[in-house]
Amino acid sequence: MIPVSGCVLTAAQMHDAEIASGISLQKLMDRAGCALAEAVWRFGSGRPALILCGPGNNGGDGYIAARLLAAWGVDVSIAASGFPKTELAVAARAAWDGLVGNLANAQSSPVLVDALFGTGLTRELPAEIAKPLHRLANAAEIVIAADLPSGVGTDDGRDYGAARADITLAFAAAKPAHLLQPAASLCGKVRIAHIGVECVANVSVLARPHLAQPGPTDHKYTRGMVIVVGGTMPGAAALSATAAARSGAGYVVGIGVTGDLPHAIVRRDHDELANTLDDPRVRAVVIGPGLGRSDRAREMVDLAIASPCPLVLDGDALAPNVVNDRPAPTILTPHAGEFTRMFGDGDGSKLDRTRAAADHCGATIIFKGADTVIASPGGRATLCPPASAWLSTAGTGDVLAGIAGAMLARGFAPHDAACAAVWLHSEAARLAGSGMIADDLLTQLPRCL
Ligand SMILES: NC(=O)C1=CN([C@@H]2O[C@H](COP(=O)(O)OP(=O)(O)OC[C@H]3O[C@@H](n4cnc5c(N)ncnc54)[C@H](OP(=O)(O)O)[C@@H]3O)[C@@H](O)[C@H]2O)[C@@H](O)CC1
Ligand SMILES: Nc1ncnc2c1ncn2[C@@H]1O[C@H](COP(=O)(O)OP(=O)(O)O)[C@@H](O)[C@H]1O
Ligand SMILES: [K+]
Repeated sequence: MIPVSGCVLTAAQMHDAEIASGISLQKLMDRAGCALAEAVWRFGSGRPALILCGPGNNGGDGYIAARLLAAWGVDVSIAASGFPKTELAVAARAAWDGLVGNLANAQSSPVLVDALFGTGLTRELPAEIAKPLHRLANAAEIVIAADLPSGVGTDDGRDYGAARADITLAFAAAKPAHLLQPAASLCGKVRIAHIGVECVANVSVLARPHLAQPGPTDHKYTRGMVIVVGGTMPGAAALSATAAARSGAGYVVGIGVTGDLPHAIVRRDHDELANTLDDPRVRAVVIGPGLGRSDRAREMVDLAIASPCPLVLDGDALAPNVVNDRPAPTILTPHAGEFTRMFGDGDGSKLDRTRAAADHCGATIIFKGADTVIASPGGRATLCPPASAWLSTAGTGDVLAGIAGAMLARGFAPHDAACAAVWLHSEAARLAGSGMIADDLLTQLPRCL
């Protein structure tokens, strides 16, 4: 059982991977059931457990876990929503020699195991299932979900009436619902149980980046020169510029960035932008935080886009069709409002929409929020485990843009730069703790390196 990591598979991809594994479904269910029993043993600490079993293989996992837990001496009972419908679940139920209660009138227990539905959920939970599920979950001390909390859309993270779990044990791989809201916040802590199925996908969970320390041959230019362009709200660009410096850039130039800045950041005027962009040592430009939307601001964005420099576009620089297959590395960092303004409402999940947008504009996109999605042209995407919700405060996005600039400047390819930036931002927020403000991220960033 490991923290959420690795590939992210849709329900259909998971099904294909199970088949491709060459391992019998019976064996896979035995492994899943065993992993579930171990989780209940570990997190339930031997307290009495009630296992809710649904009609499919998710229910099958529940019957197998119950049999093992009973053999290990746990006081375990089962309540089912009906008779199993799959061959494997029928066999798993037949191997359980205890009683099977009715979900509707099941008695609550300190440990509730939710094995009603997993990747096979196709629609809203009916009231006759949702009502007892919520009643029993509210009465339990701990809720452990098998694979997914029953009632979340596996691929889009929609809530179809799920009860919140404390622990979700995902089998074989994470699914989008473990990372996309609102489902992600219904999962509690997500753990992966590897059951021998090899999973390959171009969507993965954000991982800790490899950030090399400066070496003996490094100097300020090899570590990366970043330009941050300021505008009407000086604080925003100051946050970006300081974040770039604090996340390892060797040289940061603030163009038109006024206000409180570390002395290490070099200040230049707006009319020096064009000259500075011609400097071949420039490794990244960050433009948008606090820029404003004047004609002058638009001209500066156009200059930055036309330059050959790697670029982070944020805030006011984000507009529909602002970049189209720009040849140099480009990262866009929209929040939900900016994303919709740029790409429309679109169809599908946040993951689908971000991937479509990345293909459309030919740039890496960090679609921010409580379930940040990073996507690049060609389909590569990264889903980010929930970061501290204290990030929901003004200026934290400006900090992220600055970090992304520093990551491009250290030579990372755009997708890797975006991932490293989101990881550092999230880690800095974790260290900053409760009540943090954007400025606090700046002090924590060096610790995250
Ligand atoms: N990953 C792995 O390698 C392994 C995965 N395994 C496990 O298999 C699980 C997937 O199993 P699964 O495909 O049988 O689907 P599952 O979620 O049990 O439910 C399907 C049933 O629910 C029904 N139904 C659907 N929605 C409903 C609703 N709203 N309200 C009411 N009913 C609804 C649906 O009926 P239908 O839509 O056909 O009417 C069907 O009867 C997976 O999550 C994991 O736990 C392991 O066992 C082996 C290795
Ligand atoms: N509830 C939340 N949980 C986790 N992260 C969040 C949450 N709300 C916002 N964030 C993060 O905080 C940052 C906010 O960025 P943004 O909305 O651009 O703010 P600003 O423009 O004020 O800097 C983003 O990185 C976003 O992912
Ligand atoms: K479940």
